[in-house]
Amino acid sequence: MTSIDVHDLTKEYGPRRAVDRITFRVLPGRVTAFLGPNGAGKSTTLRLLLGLDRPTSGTATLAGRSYTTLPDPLRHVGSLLDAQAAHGSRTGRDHLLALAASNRLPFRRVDRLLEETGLAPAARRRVKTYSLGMRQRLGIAAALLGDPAVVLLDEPANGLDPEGIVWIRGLLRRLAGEGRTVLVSSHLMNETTSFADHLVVLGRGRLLADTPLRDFIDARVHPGVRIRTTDPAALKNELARHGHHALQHPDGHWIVRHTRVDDIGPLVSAAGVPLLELSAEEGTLEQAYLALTAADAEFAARPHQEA
Ligand SMILES: Nc1ncnc2c1ncn2[C@@H]1O[C@H](COP(=O)(O)OP(=O)(O)OP(=O)(O)O)[C@@H](O)[C@H]1O
Repeated sequence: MTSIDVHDLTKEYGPRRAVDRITFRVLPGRVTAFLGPNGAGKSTTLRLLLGLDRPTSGTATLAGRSYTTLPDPLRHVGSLLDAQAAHGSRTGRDHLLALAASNRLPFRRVDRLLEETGLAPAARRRVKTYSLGMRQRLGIAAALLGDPAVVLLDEPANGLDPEGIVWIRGLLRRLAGEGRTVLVSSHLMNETTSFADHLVVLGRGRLLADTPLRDFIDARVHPGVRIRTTDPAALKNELARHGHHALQHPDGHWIVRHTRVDDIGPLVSAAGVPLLELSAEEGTLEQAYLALTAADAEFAARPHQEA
């Protein structure tokens, strides 16, 4: 089984502990999002996994082996860490051809990946003329060149246009559907909700969560019911009679926490409260993530203080 295993992993840079005794496993067949505030240790962990840096202690293995001991590593592990890494004076196609040649991969994969990443029309242009989004697509093409079972991508949606964002979402889902092990770091919470099955969250180098996406949200944000009415007094009275408390949102709607539409709907309609809207308010990943990481953010913005 091609899992990613991180065990008791620590990386120190001088006195700074970038990664602090973390242990987690990334399983095949699902997309695992790798989250955490700036400086949490995500890129360091990915670099340790890819043998680009040495751990101070602990292990980071892919399919039970360290990256540097894999024969033909691109056939096993595809990664995108830095979209700027490609040689600017080469064409996109030549960049991929050079990678294919040095890793003994079939050249036919190059044109296939250029098509798949939408780069075929720009394949013969020099990389230095590429936009950030195009470089990102080239980096993803390079990551998938060896048809790897394990895919590690650091912020793959960075610089992509709206069509590109939809594309990467579908790509990640497909890679997981094919049984690959997919680990993707991201700062875009809405996006992450659309592709991730599972989350691994770091904060200041420590493991804060390793859990299915849905469980992560449900454990931190209580769902509720959102209501708009033309008669707030009648709404509040009726809810209070049944032990519910409605809170008014600044934009005028009301929120009743810890309950469901199926419970509130019959109450308010039986009482004849005029309704403009009655809908479920699910917790979002962003709310849950901010609740977890607020205390851990190394660079959290301080609230503005009036002089
Ligand atoms: N080569 C290095 N030398 C010294 N310190 C480093 C080095 N690389 C990373 N660090 C430090 O290690 C910590 C973790 O950094 P890392 O880049 O892994 O975080 P990250 O979670 O990827 O952040 P971001 O979301 O901003 O990319 C930070 O405090 C960073 O300054």
